[in-house]
Order: sequence, then C-alpha cells, then structure tokens
Amino acid sequence: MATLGIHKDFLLEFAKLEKPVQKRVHEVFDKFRKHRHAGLHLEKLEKSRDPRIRTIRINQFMRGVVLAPEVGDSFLLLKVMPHDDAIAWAVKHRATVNSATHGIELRDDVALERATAGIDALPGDRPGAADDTRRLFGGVADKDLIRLGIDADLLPLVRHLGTEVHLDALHKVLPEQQYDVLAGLAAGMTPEDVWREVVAIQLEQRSAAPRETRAPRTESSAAPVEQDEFSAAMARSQGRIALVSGPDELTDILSRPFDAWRIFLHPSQRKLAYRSSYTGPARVTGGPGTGKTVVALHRALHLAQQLPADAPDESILLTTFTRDLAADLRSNLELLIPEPALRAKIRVVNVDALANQVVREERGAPLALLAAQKEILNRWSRTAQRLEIDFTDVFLDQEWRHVILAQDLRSPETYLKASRSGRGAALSPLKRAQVWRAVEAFTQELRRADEWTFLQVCAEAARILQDRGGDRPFRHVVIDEAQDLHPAQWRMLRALVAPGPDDLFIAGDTHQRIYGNRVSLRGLGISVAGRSTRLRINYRTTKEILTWSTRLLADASVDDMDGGQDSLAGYRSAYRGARPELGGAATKPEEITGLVTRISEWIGTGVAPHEIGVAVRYVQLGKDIAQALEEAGIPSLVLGASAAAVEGVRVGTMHRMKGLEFRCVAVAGVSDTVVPMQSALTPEEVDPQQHREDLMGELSLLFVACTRARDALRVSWHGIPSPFLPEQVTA
Ligand SMILES: Nc1ncnc2c1ncn2[C@@H]1O[C@H](COP(=O)(O)OP(=O)(O)OP(=O)(O)O)[C@@H](O)[C@H]1O
Repeated sequence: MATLGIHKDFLLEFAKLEKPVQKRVHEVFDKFRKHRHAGLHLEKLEKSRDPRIRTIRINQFMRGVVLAPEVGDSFLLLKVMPHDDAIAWAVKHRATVNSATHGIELRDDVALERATAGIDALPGDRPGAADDTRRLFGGVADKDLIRLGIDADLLPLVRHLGTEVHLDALHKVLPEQQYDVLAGLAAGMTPEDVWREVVAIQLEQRSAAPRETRAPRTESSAAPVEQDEFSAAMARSQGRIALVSGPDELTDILSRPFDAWRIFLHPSQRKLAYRSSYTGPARVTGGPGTGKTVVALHRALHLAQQLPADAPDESILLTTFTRDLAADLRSNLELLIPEPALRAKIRVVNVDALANQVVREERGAPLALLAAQKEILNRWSRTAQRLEIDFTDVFLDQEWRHVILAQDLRSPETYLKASRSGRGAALSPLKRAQVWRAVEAFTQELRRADEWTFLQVCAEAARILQDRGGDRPFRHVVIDEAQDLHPAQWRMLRALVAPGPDDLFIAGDTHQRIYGNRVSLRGLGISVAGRSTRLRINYRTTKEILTWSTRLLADASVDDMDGGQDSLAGYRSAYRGARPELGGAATKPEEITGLVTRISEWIGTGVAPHEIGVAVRYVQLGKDIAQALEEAGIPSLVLGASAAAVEGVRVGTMHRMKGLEFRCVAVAGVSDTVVPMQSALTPEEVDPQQHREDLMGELSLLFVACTRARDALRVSWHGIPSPFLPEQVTA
C-alpha cells in the first residue's frame, strides 16, 4: 500500500520558508504524491551513498530531498533546503534501520567515516587502551551498546569519546536514535534505564504499526533499508516520521508547520497520552519544555475519543492555574481537534473561574471577590491591632492559607491539634488560640461585606461538591501547571470527578512552583503511585540555554508533591544554539539602552517583534522598557494590558511569562535588590522555613523566565547582579 511519510526535520525546515516558497513546496509534493510512478521528477545523484536518497526541484533555489525505494510507492520527505545544501546533504547520507528499534534512521556516512578514520590514525588510543574507563562510555559494555542499537561499525568512535562535548559534536551526524541512546548514557542513565526509556518505548509503538509490517529485522546494524520493509520501518519511527493518510492530511500538516507537537509526539509522550486507560490518577512531570502541556492536550483528545456515544458535551475538564493559560490551552485544543463536535466534549476553564461558577450557581448570585493581596494584608494588620495580638499581617495570612484553608480546618479544636509541618516557628496552644481569634475576626469581616478571597471560593466549591455526593460534573479531569495549585483547589478538583479509572490526569513541574503552594497529593487522597512518569527531552530550549538555566537550581532541593524529591536528572535538549548572553550595566537607563539595542538586532536578523519576550520582576520596569522600545520605534505590548493580537515585543512580569515561550527572551533587571524581590520574602525572623521557601519561589521564578527562550536568551542587570546568578557572572 502506498505510504507517504514526513520527517520532522522536513517540517521544521518547511516552517522557516517564505510563504510563496511553502506554497510551491506543497504543490510539488502534492503533484508528486499523485504521479509518483517510476520515480517521477526525482533526480538520482552521482556518488550518493544511498541511491534511494534523491532530490526534487522546488524552484530555482530550493530542492527537496526524498527517500524513495526503487520499487513500491512509499516515500519519505526528508529535507527542504537551498539547492547546494540539499545536494550536499543527499550525497552524504544513508538511510538504515536501527537494530534495536527497527525504525528508520539517517546517518551522515561521510562525516562518520571521517571521524572513525581519525581515530584509527591515533596509535595506542584504541578502545581497550588503559585509560578506556576514563572515556565517556568506558563503563558500558559493548554488548549493552549493541543491544541498545548502536551500530557495530560505530563502536570504535563511540568508545573514543572523552566528554559530552565530543558527543555533542556528533549530534548532527549520528543517527538520531543512536544519539538519544548515547546522550542518555552520558547523562548518567544506566543501560537498563536507557533501554526502558529510549528503546523499549519505541518498540512498544510497533503495536501501532500495520500488522503485515511488524516482523522485526534480525540482521545487525547499519544495513540499508530494503524496500519491502520500508513502510514498516517508517511506521516504527513514530516521533520522527509522520505517516500521511491523504491529500487533506498533507494540507493540514503543511498549513501548520510550527505545530509539530500535534503530529510528532515522542514515543514517551505518546505512551503517556494515548495509554488506553489508567486505573486511577496519573501524573506526568518533567522540566520546562518537555511537552507536559502537549501531553495534557493529547490526553484530553484521547479521553474525548474514548467517551461513549451518549456522553454529554463538556464531560471532560481541561484546567490550569490562570485564565491566560486556560486561553492558550483553548486555542491549542482548537488546533489539535478541528472537529467542533469532538472538541465540545472538553471544557477548558481555569480552576478559580470554575470554583466561582460552582459557588455562584449554588448561591444564585455573583460573588464579590477580594483579589488584591495588599488589601488582604491590610485587613490582617487591622485585625491584629484590634485584637492586640502580636502577629504580623504576613504571618497571619500565611497561617490562614497554608494551615487553616489548606487543611480545611473549621473549628478552634481542629486547629489546636493540626499539624503545622512546613511552617517554621512553633506555636503554643495559647498562640494558636490567638491566631484562631484573628482568623474568625478576619473571616467575619469578609462575610459581613459578602466578600470572598479566591481560595475561600475554592474551599467553598469543594464543600458544595463534596456535599452533593455521587453527582459529579465531569467524567475526567486533566490538570496542567499542577505544581502551583493550593490544597483547597485540589480538593475541589478531586470532588469534580468520581474516583476511578482515568479520573485525574496531572501535568506539572515542581521546579517551576512560583506561588508557594506545597501539597502532598497522597494527603489529598490522590494516589499516583505507579502511575507517575517523568519526561526528559526539552523541545523548546537549546542545550546551551537549558544547561545555563538548570545550573541556577543546582543547590536547590525540590519535592515531588508525593513525599519524595524531584530531580532534573537526564533532562536534555533536542536542539543546539548560542550560549546565553549576560550583561551588567551601571544604571537602569544604561541597562534599558543595551536591551533595546539587542532587541533591534534580533529584529534585524528576521525575528518578528511578537517572537521576542522581555521578562521583568516588577510591572513598572516592564512599562519603562516598553516605553523605551516605543521611543526606539519598536512596537511593544505589556502582557495583560493590551490585546494579545497586537504585533509587538511582549513585555511581562516573570509570573506572567509562565507557560509561554518566545524565540528570543530577555530577562531584565536581575539585580540584587530586585531578584529576589525583598517584599516577596517572609522575614527570616518571622518564619525561617517560610523564608527559605519564598527564596526558592523567587529562584524558580527566574528559572521559569529563562526557560521561556527557544533560540536566544539574554540576562541583564544594573548595579550589583542578583545573588541567584552564577558566581562567574559577578566576577
Ligand atoms: N514531540 C514534540 N515535537 C515537537 N515539538 C514539541 C513536542 N513536544 C513539545 N513540543 C514543543 O515544545 C514546546 C514545549 O512544550 P510544552 O509547553 O508542552 O512543555 P511543558 O513541559 O508544558 O513546558 P513548561 O513546563 O515550561 O510550561 C512547545 O513549543 C511544544 O509545541
């Protein structure tokens, strides 16, 4: 049967072409798809390593590269490049089948031969030499490397690699799957880990391949692909190759080339999102940009597809922390699920808005919300003064949120006995009684004015839903950015769906917790034991930006919301790029001038203003930067203040940057008095533990801001740099 495959690289290159060229590429391949008999239009290249790698003319300047077996009508679109580059690429590469996964891979034969010959020329530096154990893969046996799919002819080269930098240098020439295996081993994973996470996961996808094509290849590595197994191997290459079912799908894929996430799920992502069912709550974790949101979106799609035919609309909830993030989820869901009827099965709304709706419907009247934290603290202050008790506004507010609301304590007796773990200063029974009096006075004042804080609304919504018992509004709940949710929000989410298979699907990363809400899922009756998986490949950020940003958290200890510790072990990027740029200035105006210059340079290299994000710690600095940009003739908009559709550099607070991404990111004002923001820190003398957690929150905020960058990151400050920045910056 005819098969057309599109390699991920093809789509990425296609995405960067000018619109008229894209149109032409589409025309060429559409025509090619219709009339592909006898290799129509395809040109063979002299001296090519693989005669089945051929090129096709797009226009005077561009060529496509296609892998086309001589017999049969299966084709794989590999590259679309300027003419000379396409020819050079096509003659050097060879398509082979990976001996472990049986999927197609591409190797730069010429570069690999050259690199291997270089080693042969070095006497006494062969594998097995005395210093072998000091080499990058010195501790891994040949048989393990072979079992993991490393080609036998590459072993001498692999054995010779001394550091990760050497491995990186081979990133573009090694077959991708084999690079992934080696990168996993180099990152400290055991061969068993790599087998499970890189190889087995790909093998499992074989069950999705057409039945007649499942027989695995037995002979070893680096043998060329025979045409009879060609479409089978394409089907086994999910995550890198998308099979196109017909002209409509080709048009759909090519019309949205930037949204590769819709089609090219990594096997580890696909396994999580499309597992037919989980016996209970399931969770996906992973560092920034590993595709947690993508997995959550695909999971929502899968659950919608599995619903019985008579399931009402909005049977599934897809939710997240803020209104803006919910809006992003909604527009991505429209891309992923074009059919309105299927999409209607999923309701997308942020947690607070949903809580508000639950309480409003129960009361039959809208709620007056007390949202400003400053006003809340003022009221605590007044309450403490009136009752003549010696607690600060910050302490009372935190005690109320982190202990009383968190545990849903409703009487002085329960509060007296409650655990205050996570809070620093011990409280005697007398002090607890004083706190309770303050809480009663504070909440009474709110009640009298019929005002609510967001968390109170969530706590009330949870109570309403729990009291309703069996009548649950949703069949499935999918949660993104879970690390920032408060226990009251979790209680509401828990009560929205009956406990059972596929009740909750949770995506989050505790390294990005920026609102100080710590929870134990188990304590909330949500057990993800045996159903929690960490993603490790970053699809957003370059390795250079990732390494730099991850180093910010080097000394931090981060919980996993489930009684253990989370880590970024094995976290790595799929892309390479320039190192982050760091710059200090003497004064704020000087820093802003430098920033404006760099932004105009980015724009000069073809980056659109809306592809640039500027993250700051406080709103006024953002406004100052936006004004300086406008004065320099660069359009800008302050996030949250202007319509999102307006063209311009996006300027926003670090909090507002959460969940977003940009080609170029500037994090500005990273000075010692601003990052960490002193007013966001509980004074150490009030509560040392809370002080440490607030510091961690500020550090995570900087981490979140830096990891929004896809291609370029610039971090700047004026005066003394933030203590969070690595020491070499300050030197
Ligand atoms: N398999 C994939 N193929 C191509 N692109 C992908 C893939 N998975 C994720 N991406 C892209 O990587 C970027 C990050 O994905 P996503 O936002 O889902 O990550 P995340 O883990 O939720 O990030 P964060 O925690 O930082 O918000 C997005 O641009 C997404 O489209």
